[in-house]
Amino acid sequence: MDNWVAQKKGETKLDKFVIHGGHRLTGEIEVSGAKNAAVALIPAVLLSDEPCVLENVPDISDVSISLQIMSEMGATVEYLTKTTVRISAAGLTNYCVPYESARKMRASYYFLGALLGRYGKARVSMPGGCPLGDRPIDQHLKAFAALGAKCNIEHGMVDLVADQLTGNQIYLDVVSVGATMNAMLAAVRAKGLTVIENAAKEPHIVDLANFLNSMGAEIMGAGTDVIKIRGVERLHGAVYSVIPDQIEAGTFMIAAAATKGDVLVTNVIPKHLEPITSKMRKIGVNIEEFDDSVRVWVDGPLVRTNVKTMPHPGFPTDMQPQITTLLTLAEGTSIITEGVWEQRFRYVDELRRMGADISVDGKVAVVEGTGKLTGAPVKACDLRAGAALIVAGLAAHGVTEIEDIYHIERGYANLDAKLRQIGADIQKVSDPAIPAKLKEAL
Ligand SMILES: CC(=O)N[C@H]1[C@@H](OP(=O)(O)OP(=O)(O)OC[C@H]2O[C@@H](n3ccc(=O)[nH]c3=O)[C@H](O)[C@@H]2O)O[C@H](CO)[C@@H](O)[C@@H]1O
Ligand SMILES: C=C(OP(=O)(O)O)C(=O)O
Repeated sequence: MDNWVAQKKGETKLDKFVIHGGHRLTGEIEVSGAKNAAVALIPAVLLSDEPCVLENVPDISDVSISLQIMSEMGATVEYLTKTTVRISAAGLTNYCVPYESARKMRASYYFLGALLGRYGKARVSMPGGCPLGDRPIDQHLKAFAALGAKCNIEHGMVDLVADQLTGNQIYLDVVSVGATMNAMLAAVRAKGLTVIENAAKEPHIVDLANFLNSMGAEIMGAGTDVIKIRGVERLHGAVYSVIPDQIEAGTFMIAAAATKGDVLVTNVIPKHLEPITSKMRKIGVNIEEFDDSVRVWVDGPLVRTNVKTMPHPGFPTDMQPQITTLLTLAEGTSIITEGVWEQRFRYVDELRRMGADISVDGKVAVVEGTGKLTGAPVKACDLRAGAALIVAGLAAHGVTEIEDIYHIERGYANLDAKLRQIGADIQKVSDPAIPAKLKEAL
């Protein structure tokens, strides 16, 4: 068995969530910092040899892995509070991220752009991440090549080298979050002007640009599809707070609606939630927006709607499994079209075990709302699949046991404790079927 799986088995893979469903969620729940921003901001610190302090950093395994990679490269990492971390990349000794680290998460690809920007070279293993179908990195490599880097992939390692990075026009053939952010990381210290066209517009793109600008970079247009970057010679340290997690917030909103509850979701940027909010309102969910919180409640029937996932500002693919789950509880037939990933309906088999009536044909799912789910033993096959099963378990009659929760812990901080605060009956338990000795051996 490979080390990573063994390590995860020792830590969490054998743990599961046990949910006694059917409790109406009420009260306040706080959202943590955004995974998809934090995992880019951490490698971005490499671009300066002065320390940076990141606040509102979520306590999730993707962040621990990113910080572990930073330490392995010679950076010093120190937690000042539970969510504030000081990172200094002054004493960097290494420009290589090996297979064992990179394969644990998708966002390890950001070390390519950051190391290339810092050293003019990088050696990083091909990334891991959620199994959602084909996940190529050709657009990342196209961007690095446009800036003057030579790229070679051998034995699963991506090698980049450039004598001098020089600004250039980069047209992305597909709208890619990762390629947009990687192009920004590599271009901030390149000579001259870089223009990224057909750029992604997600809130985490803007967050990375804001962080880099606070370090002295000159990035304009983040959040639109044309980003301009004027290269600077050096970046300095900064203190910066990660934006709230739009997907964690959306998951809590769906959980509130699925249990016909009344929940105030705090520490959010309501503007970032608009694609989710507007779809949920169509389903019959009441949502009131405040400056940095949203109240979500249901006082009538949930009704069918169609959903198509798209890059921002479209409906986010990372919310697709959760909203599909909500629609199993609504009246009528809904059609869900996945517009980003080839295979993001693998969780449907597990929902069917809970009584959902969903048929899938390629990238389209047809949901017949049955209005009811029943608890069952199920397995999380990826992060948001796991989130969907949590929502289903909270709404279902009876007991749901969710295995493989290490996927969920990649992206949700203290999920069980947070949900208990709003009345959920959810416990994280070690699987008693696995004797302790065997667990140690794994
Ligand atoms: C760590 C992180 O931020 N992960 C998010 C990021 O993933 P990630 O950055 O991997 O997703 P991308 O936006 O790059 O992918 C979007 C689409 O572009 C394609 N593509 C991408 C890159 C490339 O070089 N070539 C190519 O063809 C992909 O196969 C996919 O169909 O954005 C996704 C889309 O919002 C989210 O689901 C992930 O949660
Ligand atoms: C797909 C996701 O993550 P990653 O790209 O890190 O695998 C996600 O956050 O839903």
